Amino acid sequence: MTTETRLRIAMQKSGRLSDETQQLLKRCGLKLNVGDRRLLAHVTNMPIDIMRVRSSDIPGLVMDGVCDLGIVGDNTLEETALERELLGQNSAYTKTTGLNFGGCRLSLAMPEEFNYTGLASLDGLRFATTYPQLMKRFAKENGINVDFCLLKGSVEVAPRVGLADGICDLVSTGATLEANGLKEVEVIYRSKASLIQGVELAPEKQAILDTLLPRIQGVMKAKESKYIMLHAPKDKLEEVSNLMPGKETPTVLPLAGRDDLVAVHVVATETFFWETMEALKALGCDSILVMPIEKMMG
Ligand SMILES: Nc1ncnc2c1ncn2[C@@H]1O[C@H](COP(=O)(O)OP(=O)(O)OP(=O)(O)O)[C@@H](O)[C@H]1O
Ligand SMILES: O=P(O)(O)OC[C@H]1O[C@H](OP(=O)(O)OP(=O)(O)O)[C@H](O)[C@@H]1O
Ligand SMILES: [Mg+2]
Repeated sequence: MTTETRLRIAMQKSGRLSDETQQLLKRCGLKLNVGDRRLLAHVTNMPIDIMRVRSSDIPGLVMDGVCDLGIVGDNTLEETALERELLGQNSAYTKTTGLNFGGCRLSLAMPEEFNYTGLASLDGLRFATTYPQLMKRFAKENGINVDFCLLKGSVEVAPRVGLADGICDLVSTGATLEANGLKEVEVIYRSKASLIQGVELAPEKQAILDTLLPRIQGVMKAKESKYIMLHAPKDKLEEVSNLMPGKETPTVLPLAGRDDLVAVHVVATETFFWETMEALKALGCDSILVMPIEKMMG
């Protein structure tokens, strides 16, 4: 009996990355049911299994070859790689592709009343963090001496209870810092989610990835693009084209029964602002539609 080769992908079970990861896989055409307590979900229409774990376990599972691929934040990835290097464990991986979600930054933050005059004013202080390796690397590169204490969550509470002078934690909107009387003083690392793999995949597994990767890239491209349709005065076509975001050439189509108007269609790869729509309207354009794109290839 031959056993089928299946690609095993690790994703976060629940948290900041799980919804978008699940959506991405779904949009790539993977049929899976992860809405239950099943931690190893079978994809029914492709030779892929999804392993649902804590995000902090994902880099290690990929580096140890337990999973072939993983979707994880760059912050967790680099922190784990540095830690494993220090412990003499295998820390090799390849970043297959960056993904367009999970954007956040790792920052140093101090109580609002702290007199911050530059990095030197942090010398000798103690920071609470979930990311000691990234923090140590930053301190070393910038010639400051800092101490740290490890907290896996609720890091922002540390200064108020006397556990640390400041914190080094993830920030996106800044609301958590503000709610806890802290101010961001230095960004030390910018992060996004990434798809990672062990250094080399067996040829059968590489073949499955070769099908999956263009789909992932297609989903990302579609998410960032919009399909724009409008009616434009024929004599304003050049000005209208110049206002269109992105580098695609517009498709110009005749409109039944109208000699003065044409339909213009374009895929916009940049944000289409209200201001652009207003400028198009001012040129005499009408019926301006901006629509999401579900899939893209080529
Ligand atoms: N506020 C945020 N905004 C955007 N992305 C974030 C934010 N906080 C975390 N992230 C990203 O999402 C990842 C997962 O964060 P989340 O808080 O869900 O899990 P965790 O508690 O760090 O880890 P685990 O899954 O191991 O319990 C982080 O590593 C980071 O890349
Ligand atoms: O800048 P903001 O938008 O306020 O986001 C920042 C917060 O988000 C993350 O925590 P999370 O809410 O994921 O809680 P956790 O500690 O349980 O992971 C991070 O550790 C910050 O506390
Ligand atoms: Mg978190």
